[in-house]
Amino acid sequence: MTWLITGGAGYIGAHVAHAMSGAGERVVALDDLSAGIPARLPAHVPLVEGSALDSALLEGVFAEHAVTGVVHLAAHKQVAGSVTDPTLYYRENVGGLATLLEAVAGAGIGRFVFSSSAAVYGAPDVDLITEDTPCAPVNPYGETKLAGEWLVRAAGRAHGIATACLRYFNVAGAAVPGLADRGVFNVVPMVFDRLSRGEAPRIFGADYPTPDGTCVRDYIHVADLAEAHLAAARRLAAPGAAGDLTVNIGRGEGVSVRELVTLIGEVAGGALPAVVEGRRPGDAPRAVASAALAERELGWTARRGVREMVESAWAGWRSGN
Ligand SMILES: O=c1ccn([C@@H]2O[C@H](COP(=O)(O)OP(=O)(O)O[C@H]3O[C@H](CO)[C@@H](O)[C@H](O)[C@H]3O)[C@@H](O)[C@H]2O)c(=O)[nH]1
Repeated sequence: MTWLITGGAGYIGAHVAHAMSGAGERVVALDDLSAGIPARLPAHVPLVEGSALDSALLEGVFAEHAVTGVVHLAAHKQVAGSVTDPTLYYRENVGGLATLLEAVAGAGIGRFVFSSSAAVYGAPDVDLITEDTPCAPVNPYGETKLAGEWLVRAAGRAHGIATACLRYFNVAGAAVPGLADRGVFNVVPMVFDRLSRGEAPRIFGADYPTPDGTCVRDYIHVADLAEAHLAAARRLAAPGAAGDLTVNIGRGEGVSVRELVTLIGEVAGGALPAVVEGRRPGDAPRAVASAALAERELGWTARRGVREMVESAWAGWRSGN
């Protein structure tokens, strides 16, 4: 197998490239470098600079590198951005995916791993979210991931492509500081950012129906997430693999915002007490995965805990700021 990783120079994509190539898989990265950083990639992994929406480029890359499988991560991923610019999200996350799948089918590539999200579920009122929990996204970002899954499965059936859709929960941490997330869009870097400027971390709402009143999430270390991609790729590459697989990628353990902020304070040292602000529109009170299907189907389970995520993210933050 040779795997093309779209978005391969991004935060998650580069971790996937390291995990897969480190395990002996042949990988090629494609990235338009809008957010990707070439230095994140292992030296021996070729980087093609360009868009996953460019059919001519894709055809050339598939032929030149004899690509036999695709791991598709290139996408827009900001919930707020999807609300203000939904047509961009639909055009690139769904329309771009259609272009990519056409090229994949045209080249006779038979394996496809799709980066999906817990955002497909919206805000279900359940203790653990299983893959059978109804999907009801509450923002255009989640809609594009759900439509993307439909498209991936339909194209897989039509063209005989074995597919896996991985529904990531809340991703954090870094395998090594140089691979850290450089964006300030999620709670861990947002709290680091406040602390670095001498400001108190903010908690968006402490009146939710949860044990301490703050939102509960399922945080997953990006290195564990990368290993889940390797497991999915290997499962699809196994002889006789067919059909589609849709799995949650989480730890199955809820952590509240208050618990997380307290832990960040311990790790970062000298943290100011958090200030409670109003609820952020669209936040679900609780989103925790059932991790059972991933263990059963992929033989994969997360190994790293929340403290390791925060410590590694903090090391990454300090190396880049
Ligand atoms: O300064 C902050 C930042 C965030 N939060 C809260 O922290 C929790 C987590 O927020 P965030 O890191 O923004 O993640 P989510 O809103 O849960 O969404 C993330 O996780 C989803 C999957 O679960 C993905 O689909 C999204 O793309 C990704 O942004 C939420 O309750 C926020 O209200 C705070 O209280 N203070």
